[in-house]
Amino acid sequence: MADLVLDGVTKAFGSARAVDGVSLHVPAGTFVCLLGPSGCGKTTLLRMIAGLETPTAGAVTVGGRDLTAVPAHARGFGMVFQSLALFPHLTVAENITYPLRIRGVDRAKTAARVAELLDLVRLPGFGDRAVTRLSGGQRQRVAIARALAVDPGLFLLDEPLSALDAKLREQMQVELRQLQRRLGITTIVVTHDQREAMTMADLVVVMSGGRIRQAAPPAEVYRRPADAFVADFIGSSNILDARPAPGGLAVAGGLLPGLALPAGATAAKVSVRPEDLAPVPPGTGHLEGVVRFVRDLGASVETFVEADGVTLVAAGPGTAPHLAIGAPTGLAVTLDRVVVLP
Ligand SMILES: Nc1ncnc2c1ncn2[C@@H]1O[C@H](COP(=O)(O)OP(=O)(O)OP(=O)(O)O)[C@@H](O)[C@H]1O
Repeated sequence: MADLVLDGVTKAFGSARAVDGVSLHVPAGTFVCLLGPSGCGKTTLLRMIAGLETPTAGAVTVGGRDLTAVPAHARGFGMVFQSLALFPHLTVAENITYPLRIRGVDRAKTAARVAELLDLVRLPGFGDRAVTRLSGGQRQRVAIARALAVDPGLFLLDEPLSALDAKLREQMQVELRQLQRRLGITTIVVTHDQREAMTMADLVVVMSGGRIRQAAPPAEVYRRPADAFVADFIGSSNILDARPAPGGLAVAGGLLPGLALPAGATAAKVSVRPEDLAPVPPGTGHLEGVVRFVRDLGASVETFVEADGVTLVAAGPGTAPHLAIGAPTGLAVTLDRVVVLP
């Protein structure tokens, strides 16, 4: 297996650039999630990796071999689409063996491979079932088995789980990740769901406007977002205007002591995660405000605090007794988790 390298990959449709100069190095065996809002270019980028779309500029290289001009069917990649594209008139086994049959693999080998693939996706004994008689999750697994049938060099999936209900979807995220770990296959999944990306990926690639905003492991995009877009898109965040003040940075509600702007900057924004803000008695925290709303979500309690006209969200387990609506409150900030955004 080999590294995937994207070098300045661009796709223009007329004058609009769906993908704009994307460069990325994906080490072999990595699970990548392309993440971003609708229209950011993720599907177009995946299709260029697959060979279903020709780049306007740039190159797609796998293992040092430039595949930019190689058609999709000759790349040897496995693909799963949102629609799954299973053949409804065929059985599970016939669907899975389809790519093997068009490659001329003989029947005995094919039968052995089907059994292996059905075990892999946890559908043993389902070979003779009509695909129309499967649940959504089972159909998903058949599409995955079919894509893996040819031992693909890359495993590419476009919103593969979006048709599933929330619970099944979370279960399939874990399954897909475990399957990928076992096979060690380089995998690229398009999703617009940040939780899904955080669950599965080694490398989260956050895109907007056809460009990569940040490509990093999940914990890093969460803890050290590259910019306000990423901070806001991954999880939720309080993005505050900050200016230098004696001893730290002045923000709505008070002072963040010990923090400073990047060299040369006169103002910046800071990102503070809700879980890094804790309501404390007035006068005992870093910031001061007034409680506007409290919601108990079961696993956590969110407190909306207005400070200097800005609403800050604090989240944590339990609720403090002083948190009546309209009451003044302090907010303690976990300072070493605050990110000063460029
Ligand atoms: N064949 C095409 N012709 C013209 N414009 C296109 C074509 N395919 C995509 N686009 C445009 O390119 C941009 C990126 O589309 P793309 O489908 O890659 O986004 P996406 O991030 O996958 O969005 P979504 O999550 O909604 O699928 C969009 O503005 C889209 O309208």
